[in-house]
Amino acid sequence: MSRKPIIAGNWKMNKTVKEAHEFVEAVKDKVPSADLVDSVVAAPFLALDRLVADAKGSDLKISAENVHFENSGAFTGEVSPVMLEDLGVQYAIIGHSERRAMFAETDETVNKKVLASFAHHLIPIVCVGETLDEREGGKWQSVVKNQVTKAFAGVPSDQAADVVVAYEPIWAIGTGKSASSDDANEVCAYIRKTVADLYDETVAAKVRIQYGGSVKPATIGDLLAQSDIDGALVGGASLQPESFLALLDAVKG
Ligand SMILES: O=C(CO)COP(=O)(O)O
Repeated sequence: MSRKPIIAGNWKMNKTVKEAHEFVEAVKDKVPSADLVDSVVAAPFLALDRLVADAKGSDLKISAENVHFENSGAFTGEVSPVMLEDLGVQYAIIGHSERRAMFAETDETVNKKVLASFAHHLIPIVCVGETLDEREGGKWQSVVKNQVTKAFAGVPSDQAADVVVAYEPIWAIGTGKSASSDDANEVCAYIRKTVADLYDETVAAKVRIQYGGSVKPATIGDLLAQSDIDGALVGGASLQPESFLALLDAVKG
């Protein structure tokens, strides 16, 4: 089964609304056809309204970098899935390792956010990945399996097939130290097997799995050539229009 690649830029806490707008204006008519690849930028909440309007009619899709699991209420500083759906946002990154490490995100809140996203027509991009200690201690399988299993809890199989999983080994994020294509593929294949065990081979064959961690235009080709890597979640190299477009060019081959 062939899966459509998905390349997503994760801008993290970068760009003013003006800078974000200028980026989208610069790339929106240059991204490849959405028949070929899903091209996504995940931007800070403040820019989302503007970017959805900017990208309208183009093949570029807009993602949030986080979402709360409740629809409304006394959650100071949070943004709900209802609000994102209302803007026309299409994706939400959930459980990024920076949120797990710095903002008390847990496997339980990740799961709630996945369920809440589907309830509001947002496609979740669920981040998983091990620390350097866990990798060196030979624990990556159990860590990743646990994160995936908990993230998918209660997700029906038709929705499970639409989940995007991003494998981001924590030691490779922003460090310039990318996992080798073979190592990344081994983990992505293991994630797919975990999904097959939770559901079945059909769902597992549909789930798209990205690699993230120091992906650059020069390295993305080797990653995408692997059997179980269906795209990339990219931080630093997604911040400049030329570099973002060069990442997408790799899909065209
Ligand atoms: O965390 C990442 C994407 O979500 C990866 O960031 P870098 O590409 O900057 O290593």
